[in-house]
Amino acid sequence: MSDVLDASPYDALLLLSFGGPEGPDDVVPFLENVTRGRGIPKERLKEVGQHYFLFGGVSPINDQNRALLDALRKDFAEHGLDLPVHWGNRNWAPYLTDTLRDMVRDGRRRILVLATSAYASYSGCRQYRENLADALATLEKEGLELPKIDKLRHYFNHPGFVEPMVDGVIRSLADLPENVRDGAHIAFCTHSIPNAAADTSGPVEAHGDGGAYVAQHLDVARLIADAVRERTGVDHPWQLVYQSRSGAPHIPWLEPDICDHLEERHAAGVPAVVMAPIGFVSDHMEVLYDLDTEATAKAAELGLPVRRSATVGDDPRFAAAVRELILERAATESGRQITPCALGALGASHDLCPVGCCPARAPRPAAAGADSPYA
Ligand SMILES: CC1=C(CCC(=O)O)c2cc3nc(cc4[nH]c(cc5[nH]c(cc1n2)c(C)c5CCC(=O)O)c(CCC(=O)O)c4C)C(CCC(=O)O)=C3C
Ligand SMILES: [Fe+2]
Repeated sequence: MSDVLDASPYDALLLLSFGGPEGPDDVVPFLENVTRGRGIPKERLKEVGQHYFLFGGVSPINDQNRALLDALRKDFAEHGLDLPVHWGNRNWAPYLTDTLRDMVRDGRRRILVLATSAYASYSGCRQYRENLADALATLEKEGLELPKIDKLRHYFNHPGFVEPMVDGVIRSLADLPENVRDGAHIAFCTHSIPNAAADTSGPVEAHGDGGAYVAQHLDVARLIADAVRERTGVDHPWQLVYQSRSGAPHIPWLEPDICDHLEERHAAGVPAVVMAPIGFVSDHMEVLYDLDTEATAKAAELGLPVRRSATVGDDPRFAAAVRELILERAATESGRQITPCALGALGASHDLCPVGCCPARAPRPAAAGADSPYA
């Protein structure tokens, strides 16, 4: 038996995620939820709807979050961490507002949030904080006593997030035919976002081209490439590339796109590619469609052998990392000195998003940050 772990002042963990449709009838209302007020062209929406219909109208993301909840509860129980774990989504049931209402009625007063997004960006950070503010505003109108909510720091460079992906890339390399394996190129993939959103991602003073979003992904890519070289003895060339672009064509988004990149690398004589989706926490639709379906078809057309490596999903090392992040934050909130755990060149991310971090196009209230209107 290990010692009993103490997460106080926190009395609950809230897993906050994107949500996804669970059947054909859910697809259109889900897409309406995702794109409300976001200016996505109608054509793009029709196309994305087809991606979901190709898989029976079911996104795997909800089951992946259920598996992560199980992994977290198992890890906490094994380590004597007595902290209830709840789950709410931005775009589909269980909706964040409903979960938060249940939590408050169950007496939760100090809630720590784990978002299923490891990096800084409007979509992956501030938008979730806006969702929390919206949910709190609804509960306030209902006359409920509001809990205090904090959000765990970005965990892109935590070993429990990076190491499972190193294993995944090594497995994918091993799965390639031997005659192309050592020459294989690694394409580290993440969600494209508008250049303007990337440039302003992260704290204001850290802004440079690509902002914290690109810098954090480059740090993870370098960590994985270095670990792969150490373990295989082969120095694989790599590049950070993008996928899942939406928005109007005249607005610049991060490039190159994975499909263009495969074409370009093939033309340059690269014999094989491993696509490593480091931007995502689980193998949800952006991975299943954009990489496993579309990019894999492009590679087949080129005659280029490709493999797609695993995301962390419910890896026990990731669950353990979440426990460590909770205990770190609990210590900090209790006024104890701790050294936060992080790999790479950037160091541990801030606990509290500073004012103006990852700004929205139109400013809205956001909870769990220095500019939160809530306590
Ligand atoms: C950075 C980022 C992440 C990674 C971080 C994180 O995980 O949070 C992410 C994840 C996800 N994105 C997802 C789905 C969608 N994203 C869309 C649209 C957009 N994503 C954006 C960014 C991101 N998205 C952006 C800038 C837009 C444009 C509209 C806007 O400015 O808001 C659209 C609309 C159609 C389209 O245009 O593609 C859909 C359906 C799903 C669920 C998958 C499933 O169902 O399995 C997940 C996990
Ligand atoms: Fe997205």
